[in-house]
Amino acid sequence: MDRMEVTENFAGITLPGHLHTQESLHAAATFQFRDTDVVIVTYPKSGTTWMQEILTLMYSKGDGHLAKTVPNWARAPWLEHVYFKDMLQADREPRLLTTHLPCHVLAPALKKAKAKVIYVARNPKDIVVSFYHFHKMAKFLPEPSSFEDFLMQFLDGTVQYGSWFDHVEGWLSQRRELDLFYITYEDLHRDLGHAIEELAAFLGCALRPEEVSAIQQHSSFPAMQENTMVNYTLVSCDILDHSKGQFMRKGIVGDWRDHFTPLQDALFNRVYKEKMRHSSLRLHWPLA
Ligand SMILES: Nc1ncnc2c1ncn2[C@@H]1O[C@H](COP(=O)(O)OS(=O)(=O)O)[C@@H](OP(=O)(O)O)[C@H]1O
Repeated sequence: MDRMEVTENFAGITLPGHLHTQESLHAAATFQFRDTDVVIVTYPKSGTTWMQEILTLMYSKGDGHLAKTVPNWARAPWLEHVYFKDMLQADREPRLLTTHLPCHVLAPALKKAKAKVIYVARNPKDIVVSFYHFHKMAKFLPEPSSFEDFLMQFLDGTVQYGSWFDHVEGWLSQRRELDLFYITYEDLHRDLGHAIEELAAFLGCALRPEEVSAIQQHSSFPAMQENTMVNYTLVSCDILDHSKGQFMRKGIVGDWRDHFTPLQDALFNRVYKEKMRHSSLRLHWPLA
């Protein structure tokens, strides 16, 4: 089957029409959060699935049963997707929810409750690489012509889901207004055990050392790559063409070094410096 070309324009960004409708997006923007909700917020390819897995395991105290029997999209459904409407009203508490939407869309609804927000950021150079490879396999995204073209679109903010710069800045600008915990993909890589302990403290979820170890083990890249409930191999080939790549692709920090030319790197650094000149973002990655 060819590419699904339909897109939805919403709040200044373009989103894949296969996953979103105006109705589903409006429902997300006006969602009634509960005080007990935990919302994972990411720009695509920042470590969303990893955080879904870690939080699932945290609330099961390291027991892998739920993570190995229920798909991630049912355990932590996306607020804005058309498919998960029924799952969003799940009775369980806390509800784990996921979103890629920008802050200006969700903050008004979030501020009406005391829901906790976990924002996962990643080095945008590695995001471009991961997103580019994902575009090759995801039939609901435009086929990228070349890495160079894709990189330019990313820097311009004309890729689907909008500008990374606006996403990260928008959410971080609301840090004090929301109950927001900021963590990076690189933090998870550097010391997963410590990251789990920090997340557990933020969520008020007491964990014993052996539970932290079990969470670490079940959410390691090799374990998640094997777990069909999280590696997206359950999704049919007309949506994700598994012959073109794997969702759990490499799972490393710094893969951009194998993709960027020196010129592309210099351009990226220039654009980053300009767009982030007023940013309070704590950098956890060497950009150069
Ligand atoms: N456990 C673990 N360890 C290390 N890396 C991991 C892990 N789980 C997912 N990943 C990597 O995260 C990338 C996918 O990001 P997302 O889950 O945010 O994608 S999505 O937005 O939900 O489509 C994608 O990155 P790349 O490998 O660089 O493409 C995944 O491989």
